[in-house]
Amino acid sequence: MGEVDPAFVQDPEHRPKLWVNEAEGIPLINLSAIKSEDDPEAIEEVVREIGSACKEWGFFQVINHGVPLEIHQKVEAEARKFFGLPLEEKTKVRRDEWSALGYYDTELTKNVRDWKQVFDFAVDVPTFVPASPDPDDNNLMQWTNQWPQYPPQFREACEEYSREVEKLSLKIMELIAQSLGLGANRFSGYFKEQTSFIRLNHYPPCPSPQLALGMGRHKDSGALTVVAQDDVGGLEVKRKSDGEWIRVKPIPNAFVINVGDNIQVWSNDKYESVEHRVMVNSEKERFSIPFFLNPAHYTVVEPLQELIANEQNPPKFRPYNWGKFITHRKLSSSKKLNVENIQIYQFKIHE
Ligand SMILES: O=C(O)CCC(=O)C(=O)O
Ligand SMILES: [Fe+2]
Repeated sequence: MGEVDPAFVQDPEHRPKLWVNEAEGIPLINLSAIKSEDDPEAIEEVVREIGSACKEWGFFQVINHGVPLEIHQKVEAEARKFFGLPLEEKTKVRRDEWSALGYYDTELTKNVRDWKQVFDFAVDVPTFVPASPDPDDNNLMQWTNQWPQYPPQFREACEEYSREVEKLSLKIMELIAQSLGLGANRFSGYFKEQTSFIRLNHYPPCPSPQLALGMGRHKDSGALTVVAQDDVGGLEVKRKSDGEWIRVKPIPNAFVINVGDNIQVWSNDKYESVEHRVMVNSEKERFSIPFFLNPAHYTVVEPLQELIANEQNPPKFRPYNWGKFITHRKLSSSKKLNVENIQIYQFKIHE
């Protein structure tokens, strides 16, 4: 067994088990009913399934989702080419102090380095975010995409994929709204000037998969995440019922969907954002592509009025500003901090 740099080594209680049961139970939802829109009963059934998946798991997979397979295959092929380039080529589009997006291979999750390389790009151009996490600083800055010259089709494949998955993610938000008893478009306004971004993840083979993780345990901080994973496997979810780490089985042409922190707050804890992590292995590289659906930077995230209107369900969170939250997070994923990074429980109202 090889060795890895101590920066990648997880504390013993967070190291993965190399042999785990593959999940039986993470719901698999067939979305074919939403295409035709002429069968209200079938749509209602999908809404019910999504509601119970969000409540019981915070995770589910979808098939017959309407994203053309070729578009997904093309972006994956371009990602493989990009990560296969020499480091000096990739670092031409490296994320740095001025640009939060691009290529990056030194990300930290909870202060431990992840065994991965990423390429991030914003879905909307321009995307505005606060210039700093300081609540008194009203300056904004723009996230700019840094496109590499090679491979030549990379940008086009990324942009095409982004448009398709954006549609799917907004559709799923509609179904989630309905599952909460709200109008389908209840959340739509938050995403008009979205801060959504897409990440291409490359997890190279790792000599010590029992010590390191491709990505350490975390919750996604935005609204919703739509992940395409290849057939290697490694994504693990902390099961709500017993806290066990459960593997998310790769299913061809399916997307893995998970609830982010924003939905947890909007739904006043009805749908929780669940911890997950990524295992690596010593033989195979793995690719995944999460789409992080995030609201506009000025969104004040708080429990929805309609859901807290009665005395049995008082608000469980204080309002917070999304843009400040995300700029705070971005800083902590590149620097080692002595304090824990920002989390939604810091806005929790204790009864
Ligand atoms: O690689 C994966 O399957 C998921 C990655 C992930 O959880 C993330 O990037 O937030
Ligand atoms: Fe994640």
